[in-house]
Amino acid sequence: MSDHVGTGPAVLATAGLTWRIGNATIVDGVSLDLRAGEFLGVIGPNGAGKTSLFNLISGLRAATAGTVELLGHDVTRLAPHRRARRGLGRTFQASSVFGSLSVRENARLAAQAQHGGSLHAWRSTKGFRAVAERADECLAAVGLSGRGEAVAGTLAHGEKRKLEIALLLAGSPRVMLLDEPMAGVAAEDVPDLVEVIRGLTGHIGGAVLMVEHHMEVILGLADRLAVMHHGALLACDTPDVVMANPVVQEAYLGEEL
Ligand SMILES: Nc1ncnc2c1ncn2[C@@H]1O[C@H](COP(=O)(O)OP(=O)(O)OP(=O)(O)O)[C@@H](O)[C@H]1O
Repeated sequence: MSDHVGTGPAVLATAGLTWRIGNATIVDGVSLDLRAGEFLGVIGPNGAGKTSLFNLISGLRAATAGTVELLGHDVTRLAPHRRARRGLGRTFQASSVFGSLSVRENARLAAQAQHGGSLHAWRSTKGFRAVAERADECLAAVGLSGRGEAVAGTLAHGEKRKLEIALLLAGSPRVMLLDEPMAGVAAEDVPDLVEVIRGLTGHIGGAVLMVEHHMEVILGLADRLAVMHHGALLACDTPDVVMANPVVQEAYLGEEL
């Protein structure tokens, strides 16, 4: 865990977060607390409730019980777009990139959306320049500065993921939720993407939560690991402590670990 982690107020806190459908409890009383600079890996077997937890945090699903606090404000009843405006950024497994537009055009649209979402920003030279600069900054943050002219639909998975992250950065999030960013990415492109993701907590001055099945990747990135099992939080601690926990091993990690 890096030195600055664990100090300051929570940027994201969930308390007793629960989602029930009929008789099934999909997310079961999850309480988490994240500070600026912290990277939380969320792991657990298929169907453990990881994506559902992200849905509750981002507001895509309404919690049956419990609360979500973002930067000290209770956002439990807010719609997803209002949480986004308050600093929550989330990538989806389905890409949000416009495939027929260039990388730079995609970034400019995302930056423009932060200027009220209309074409207003483009009408003044100053507004246009601010949008263009913001777009370039976001592309630089993910190492895509040299790829601005590329048609987004032609990017390899690894670059597409970087672009998705750049588009999120345009919204100046303080908390980012990444759902399986390595899915579909070619093995040789994984290290590069990992380095981009590693830089995110510092870049946003906030916290990153990442669901990932690729254990080597998550162990290399996470300050803490949250292990979900049957919707509940089985453990949440440093990777070393979690990996040594016999309850976790029995429930999820298997004997080979
Ligand atoms: N809308 C829904 N209605 C009913 N059951 C649902 C719904 N959404 C998810 N579930 C169930 O909730 C459980 C948790 O699903 P979720 O997708 O959150 O798990 P996960 O840990 O993200 O799994 P994976 O690793 O496979 O992505 C699963 O059993 C799933 O079938």
